[in-house]
Amino acid sequence: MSSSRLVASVTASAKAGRSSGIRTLSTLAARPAPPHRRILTRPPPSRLLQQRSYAVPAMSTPPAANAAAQTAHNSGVPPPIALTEADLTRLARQRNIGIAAHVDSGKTTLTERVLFYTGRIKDIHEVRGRDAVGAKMDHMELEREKGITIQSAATYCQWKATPPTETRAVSGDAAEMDTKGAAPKEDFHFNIIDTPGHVDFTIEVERALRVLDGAVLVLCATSGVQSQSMTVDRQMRRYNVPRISFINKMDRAGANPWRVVDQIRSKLKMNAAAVQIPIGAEEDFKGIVDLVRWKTVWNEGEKGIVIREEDGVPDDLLDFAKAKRQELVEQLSEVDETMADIFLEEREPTLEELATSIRRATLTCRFSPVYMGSAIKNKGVQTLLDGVCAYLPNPSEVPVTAIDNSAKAQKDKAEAVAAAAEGEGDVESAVAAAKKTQTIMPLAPASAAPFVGLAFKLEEGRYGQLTYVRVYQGTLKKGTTIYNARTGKKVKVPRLVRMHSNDMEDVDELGAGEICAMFGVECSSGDTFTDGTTSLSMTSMFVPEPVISLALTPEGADGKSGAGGVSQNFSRALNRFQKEDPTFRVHVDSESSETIISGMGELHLEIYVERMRREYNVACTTGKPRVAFRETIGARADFNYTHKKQSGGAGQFGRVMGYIEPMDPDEETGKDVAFENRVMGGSIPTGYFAACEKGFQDALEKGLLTGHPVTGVRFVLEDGAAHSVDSSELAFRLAVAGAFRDVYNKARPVVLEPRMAVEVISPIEFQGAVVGGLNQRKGTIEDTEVREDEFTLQAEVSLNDMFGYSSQLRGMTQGKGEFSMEYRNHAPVMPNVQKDMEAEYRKKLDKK
Ligand SMILES: Nc1nc2c(ncn2[C@@H]2O[C@H](COP(=O)(O)OP(=O)(O)OP(=O)(O)O)[C@@H](O)[C@H]2O)c(=O)[nH]1
Repeated sequence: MSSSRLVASVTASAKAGRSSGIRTLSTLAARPAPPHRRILTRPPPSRLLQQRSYAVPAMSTPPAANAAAQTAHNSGVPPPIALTEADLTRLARQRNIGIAAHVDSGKTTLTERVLFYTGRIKDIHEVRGRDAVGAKMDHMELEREKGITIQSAATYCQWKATPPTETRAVSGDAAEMDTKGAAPKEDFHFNIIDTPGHVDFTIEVERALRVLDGAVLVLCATSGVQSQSMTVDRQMRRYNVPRISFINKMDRAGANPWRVVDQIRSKLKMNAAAVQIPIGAEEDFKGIVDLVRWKTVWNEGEKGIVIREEDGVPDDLLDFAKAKRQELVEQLSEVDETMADIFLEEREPTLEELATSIRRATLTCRFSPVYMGSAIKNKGVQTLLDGVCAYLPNPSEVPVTAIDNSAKAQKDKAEAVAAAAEGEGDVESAVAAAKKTQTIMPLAPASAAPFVGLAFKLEEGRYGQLTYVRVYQGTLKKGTTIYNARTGKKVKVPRLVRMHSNDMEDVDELGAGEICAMFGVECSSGDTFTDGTTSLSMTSMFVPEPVISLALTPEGADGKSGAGGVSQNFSRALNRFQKEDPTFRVHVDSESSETIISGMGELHLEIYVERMRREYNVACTTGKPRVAFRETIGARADFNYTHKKQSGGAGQFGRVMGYIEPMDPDEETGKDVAFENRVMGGSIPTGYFAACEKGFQDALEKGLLTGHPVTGVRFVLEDGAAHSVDSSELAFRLAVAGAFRDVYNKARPVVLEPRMAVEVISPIEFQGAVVGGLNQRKGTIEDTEVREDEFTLQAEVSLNDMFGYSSQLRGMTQGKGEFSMEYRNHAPVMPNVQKDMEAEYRKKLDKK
């Protein structure tokens, strides 16, 4: 059905007030709607909103309303998109979730169990296991060798969940019981992305969370909330992703889930409470008590495949379970008004009320239900999956919007800018108005709506480029033509697959809310695809700036590029890696002509150098890793600069006026340089604007203080002058670059260096040595937490002072200490360091 016909049919049925199976969004909007993500950015939801109730359990009924309806309702503009009953039923049973956490928390081990219990794999293989097979989701040779996840991997599986309000019906003897319980109505469908924990591969987490609807935050029962757990928490908040917390490694000595729950509250500032308590701990960890359903649950049989469940709570745990259930109610009443009312009435919530409240509070990202288990001992995984179904959102509960680039939207925007300029009389407010008037359209996961999908990840596969796509609206079909919203190019979808780690299953079509991959479609990461009937594009993801660089020289490169030649493979590899990973950058240093690669850490770059050798047969020698210093400005400075050259023949003339000013990174994209053109009245012909922007980009390449790239600058071009004969694109490009250099020193330039959040965990007897070591490196110790026999220390240290730390730590802790570090920000270097760097740079320039 075409979209116009769809609208017509929807409107007709709405007018007739009949239930035709298709509902208009305005009809849906009138129904109770769940509090949704957008509300987070607004003042606290009103009492009214809080009191809207779900039909519980939401996991077993279609959602009360869809998010687009809510958005439309809020804006008062009902968009022409409708969800059918079939859509609603399908989406209610769909979960797109990410597994994210600090390094080595057990994400891949947990995902392996999920795949096993859902029947996706026949047997369990461990990360670094003795059978040397390796976990399914770590499919790269390097991942299996190193025992770490480098790339995120997607999979698809099905699960028969037991809703919180139902009893897992177990019949017959244990042999008859299967992993899937016995009370399923329909299967839930999961798209799962297992992400890496090392911060060097943070972009993999970023893009997964950009497209996922919910997440499981895995935490270690002994180490608790660690530095990367906090990074992942920030990433989840950036995309408003509701999360369940899973405290893994309950079998470890020193496991203490209650300390971890406290840390979720104190370090992540998230209301959280356990929905389970453990039976036994450490080696004696046996099972859990479900505080919501008030049942005791054990994993039995080979590989924990059998779930045995009993009503009630063991006598010795009864008081503790009651106290923890009360704590759950109290935590919920802080963020959920319905539960607050029950709490004030001093009444016990019913099972339904409790489950509904957990779901409502989780969906608004104000609360995280905490599960616990041991992935390696096959305990607590199935109940976690039930939790995912019960408390994480389905795709129709997640508001998604796109920017409308249609001619009408552009015209509206231009009119708003003109009106603002007229009303306020200044260009700045007009530009601000333009930004605000970007036409945002809500998308709805209706299968019959016009297709909109986001290409969030690329991989070079055996059969060409593999493009991972999240379908946000409409249906993606094999063999159809889709349009790239950025380039305007149309492409045919030759092959469509569902990913199962590195295996693929061909499919003919996939509906809205799904995650899949296309083959043979050229595009960049972050591109939006449509069916061509709309002009919608989606915002891309946040891309952090690289912090470390090194020079790379292919061994045996003779500069010739014969077939299969080293140079050719070298460039092919670099091109591919850059395309796949936006945090991996390559440039050729104009002074030394060296190829410089930059990335998020030493491990990040090391992996690419190794992949170059294995996958492209190019061995490389690398220079010493160097910190990615930058320069920025601290104040606004105005320029009025003329580039003029008269040497016989045609001259060069370009005059530019405006100012440069400091710029903070964009919250959504992280971009912190911008060229703004505010020239009016044709003082600079429009044909030269692109050249002006290029001139700005040229000037950013090397700051005048130390030759490092300049960031954090907005260049505002306000006016200028051109000459009818002597002006050219080149003249304006040089004029802008010249203006920037001319005014740079007046804008209080400074040199910036990456500052790292460092976390060290070590046995207590080495605490003095560890603190001393970090002091030596001019680190600032921010926090120390001492447990029975180990401690965790958090510090901020300049990356430049961290080289060689892993061997120093190994030496001073007899190999028992571990550390991780992650980029925090770029901050000004000490004035004496800046002076030395400037002097060194001047010396280098003088030598030339
Ligand atoms: N004791 C114990 N060890 C576990 C548990 N789960 C995982 N591990 C071990 O912890 C180590 C890391 O497990 P992974 O599953 O690779 O952890 P990860 O979080 O996926 O690791 P990265 O993605 O590389 O950050 C492995 O040696 C696992 O065997 C658990 O429940 N208990």
